[in-house]
Amino acid sequence: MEKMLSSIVKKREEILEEILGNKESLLTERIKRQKQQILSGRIDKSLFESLRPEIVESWIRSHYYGLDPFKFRDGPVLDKPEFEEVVSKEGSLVKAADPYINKLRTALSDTDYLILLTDEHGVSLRVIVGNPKVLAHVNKKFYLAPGVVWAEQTVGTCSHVMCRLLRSPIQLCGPEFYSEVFYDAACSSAPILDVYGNLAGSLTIVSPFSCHHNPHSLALAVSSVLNIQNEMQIALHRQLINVTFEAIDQAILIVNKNGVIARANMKARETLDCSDKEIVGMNIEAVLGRQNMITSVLETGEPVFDADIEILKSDQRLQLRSVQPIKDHCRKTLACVVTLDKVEQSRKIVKQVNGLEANCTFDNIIGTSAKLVKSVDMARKFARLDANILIHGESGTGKEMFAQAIHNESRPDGPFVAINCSAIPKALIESELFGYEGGTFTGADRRGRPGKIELANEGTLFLDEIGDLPLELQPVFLRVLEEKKVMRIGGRRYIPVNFRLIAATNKNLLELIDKNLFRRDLYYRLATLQINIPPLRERGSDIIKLAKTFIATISKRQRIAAPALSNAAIFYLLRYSWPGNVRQLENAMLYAVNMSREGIIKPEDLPQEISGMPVSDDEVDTMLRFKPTKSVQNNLTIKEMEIIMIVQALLQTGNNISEAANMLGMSRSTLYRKIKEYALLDEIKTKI
Ligand SMILES: Nc1ncnc2c1ncn2[C@@H]1O[C@H](COP(=O)(O)OP(=O)(O)OP(=O)(O)O)[C@@H](O)[C@H]1O
Repeated sequence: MEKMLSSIVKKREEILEEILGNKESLLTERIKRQKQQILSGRIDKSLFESLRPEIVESWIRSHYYGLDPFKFRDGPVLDKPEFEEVVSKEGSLVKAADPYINKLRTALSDTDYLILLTDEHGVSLRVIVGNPKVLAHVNKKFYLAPGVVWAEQTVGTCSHVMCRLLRSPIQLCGPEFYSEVFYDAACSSAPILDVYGNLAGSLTIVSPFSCHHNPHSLALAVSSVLNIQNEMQIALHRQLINVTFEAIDQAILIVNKNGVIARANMKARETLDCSDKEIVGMNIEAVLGRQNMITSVLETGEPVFDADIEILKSDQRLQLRSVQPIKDHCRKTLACVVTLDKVEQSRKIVKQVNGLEANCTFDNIIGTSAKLVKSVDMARKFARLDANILIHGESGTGKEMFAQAIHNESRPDGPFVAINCSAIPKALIESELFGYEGGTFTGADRRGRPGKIELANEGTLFLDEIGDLPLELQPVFLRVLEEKKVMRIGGRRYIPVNFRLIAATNKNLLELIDKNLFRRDLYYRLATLQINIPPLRERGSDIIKLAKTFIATISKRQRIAAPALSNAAIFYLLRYSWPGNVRQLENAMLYAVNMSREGIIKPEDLPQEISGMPVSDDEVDTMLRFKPTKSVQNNLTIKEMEIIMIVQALLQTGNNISEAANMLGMSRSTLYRKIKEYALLDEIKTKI
């Protein structure tokens, strides 16, 4: 606006110099005459030299509106209710403008100025004079009062109309107005724009043309408008802050430096179950008890985030999450902003922030082999009990999957926090598990951090490879399990915790106990309920089911059609011993999907360790015998699968019926029956 103003002022200065120079009256007369000529249609471009084209255009429009420059007709006037409605609609403009108009009134009280505030449609909202005689003088010629509507259509060219049309400040003098009644006036107007750049109204300073024609009144109008606009912006921001403060889904208290609650948002009132009147003005200690953290932030001005302090209030548990200082421009702390959560809500946030969510349920565990089904049934039963669970299983057998499924069955709303004792350097396990207070370690987060045990509150702590828990930490951890409370490293108070522990191991803990590498007392605490997850090689046909599921998911992820498993590839998958279990099978299928051609996974598409194992003559016979039927080209029928698996189990166990039946998850008599039914006796050259 200042930029615009400088060019306008410059232009005005040139014109005014000419108008008010020696030939002032001559020029005034000339402009009047030119206006007459323009309006009567005798337009000669050369006459325009001292006229601004936008003014000439407005004269012409005024003329077309049927207005007579010599017969002024008062603008329409709103009745009282209409006017009151406009004033209330323009509340923010009037509220922002009033203090500045009043300042102007005082500053200009000894002069003959008139100040006019209009809305965006030209409705006069305020008509202010320093000297009452001015208004009396004005009203002899035309009616000007709050509620009068002045637009180009009703009063013709005048400055506040022009500034609204041009959306820029403008000054008009004497004959530049359309109507003759204004010839003895000079008006400076500036448009008022809202925060979004919309026209909100205008401010005009009217002065007698003869004595106050200088450009300063335009500068005054512009600077007042800038102040009004700032005021409107501040009011809007204040409103935005208020609305956001109230709408925010976290309890917020503003506490002044004396510890008195200055504000509480809706969520805080709801959480603390009190009205605004009941809480505002209270001392924070009376509401939350003594909270050193709040006192210290008010004293030091140092913010505290992720405070995680639990407060027992009536019968509910609150969590003090952060305390942040509000400082003045000299960095003096004036107040602080306290954020609180109810404990379940903070748990939700913990889950979101740390990604502590368990996605697996029992439905995601694939497999129907007897051994796996037994483990799943047991896990389902244990999920209903609240005791610790110990899961045994080789690497990659699905121990974490089981833990997640148990969690989702028993504590679905709580966090699932997993920590692998063998994956974290020994020196860090303690702080990972127990957390630490601010200032404990140099270089660490100076605000302190909660440990995994704390984060698992109301949920499940999954401690994988528990056999690798450092011996010196085992008694501390045992105490946490017994007393259900934890103290952070460097801390001085216990934090109550309520979590279910699921520990997992692929080691034989009893052997570790014998070697003094694991504490017996901890073992008995952990091993209340135990689940064994069978290795993949003992799950028979589950291998193929899992392989097919992985092929489907991998292909979907890669947006390709899922290739089928050839019978020969199935044979190789079944005869492999899978030391890496399900995880290894998953990786093998990723490899195979990418190696396969023409939609079929052949043995050569499998990783070398699987397809490269030598095949005995017996096995070759078996493979050849079970050529697929046309209809099931690359997919085995259940019967064919079963035959392969029986042959496979018998080969693997050296034709030991009991072991093979066990491996297949069927009774000896069923296996005998099936061997007969499928006429397998010759094929496997059995000695039974
Ligand atoms: N029965 C199953 N059905 C479907 N997917 C499974 C099954 N068992 C394991 N998986 C998958 O195999 C992979 C390994 O499982 P998981 O991480 O649970 O095993 P783990 O025994 O905890 O491994 P580790 O001993 O290395 O910690 C995961 O991708 C998991 O989804």
